[in-house]
Amino acid sequence: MDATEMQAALTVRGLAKSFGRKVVEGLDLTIYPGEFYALLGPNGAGKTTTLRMIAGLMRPDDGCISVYGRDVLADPLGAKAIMAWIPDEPLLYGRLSPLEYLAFVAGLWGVEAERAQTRAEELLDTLGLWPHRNERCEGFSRGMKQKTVLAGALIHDPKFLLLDEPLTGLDAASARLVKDLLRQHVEGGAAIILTTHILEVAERLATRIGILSGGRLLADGDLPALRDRAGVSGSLEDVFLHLTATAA
Ligand SMILES: Nc1ncnc2c1ncn2[C@@H]1O[C@H](COP(=O)(O)OP(=O)(O)OP(=O)(O)O)[C@@H](O)[C@H]1O
Repeated sequence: MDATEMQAALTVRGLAKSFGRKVVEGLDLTIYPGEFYALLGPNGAGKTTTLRMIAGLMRPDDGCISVYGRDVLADPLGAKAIMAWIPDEPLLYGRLSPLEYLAFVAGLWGVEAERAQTRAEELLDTLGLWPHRNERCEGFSRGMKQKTVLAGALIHDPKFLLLDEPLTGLDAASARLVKDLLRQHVEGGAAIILTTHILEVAERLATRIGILSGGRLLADGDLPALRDRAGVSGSLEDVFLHLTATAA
């Protein structure tokens, strides 16, 4: 089955949002299961606003969004049940330990207790948090908190994951663990959309890249397609800077 016959993980059509001025405009986006999509753009391009609308946390002015065929606006609970969202400044319950936090989150998602326990142990081990499993999160470093939140987002094996700047503030070893975990999740058939300013992350991890500027998608494709679109050879950084400077 080729990608066009497969049910899309995400379909966005004509998405628009204004805060006095247009922040997202006429955005169309389709992401398929097994795709790792990096949404790039300069500061203020509209990336977080786009992700928040897809996650059902902000109402668009116009357009439609569906996740595996579930309409985010008409059936927000149905859509939210199969996705997970990690904001750029995630909140944790500081008085809980990672094991308690994961049990709590798994309960919210209705994951069966034994399955949740096994999955929590796997995730904490993979992310290097196992030695800290019974410590309160309030004493954790920013990176440890981020990894705990990521484990929480993966506890119910969401088919669609939205991540806003997931690698900011992680040291090299932690970033590697997180990248490997995300890659495995995609290889298992899920879809991921992430925003990042670390272009090397997009270049190495993403199967497809979108470049947003002024709320509009300037280009969308793999790196060779983006190079063609920009008429520039070289790194993703060269292509990104060329496209965004031209748009500005
Ligand atoms: N709730 C809000 N009220 C008013 N303006 C907002 C609101 N949320 C976002 N904006 C504005 O919308 C524009 C896009 O913001 P957004 O956070 O989506 O950009 P971004 O691409 O994620 O930027 P960055 O890379 O800096 O995180 C900005 O000009 C921002 O000030």
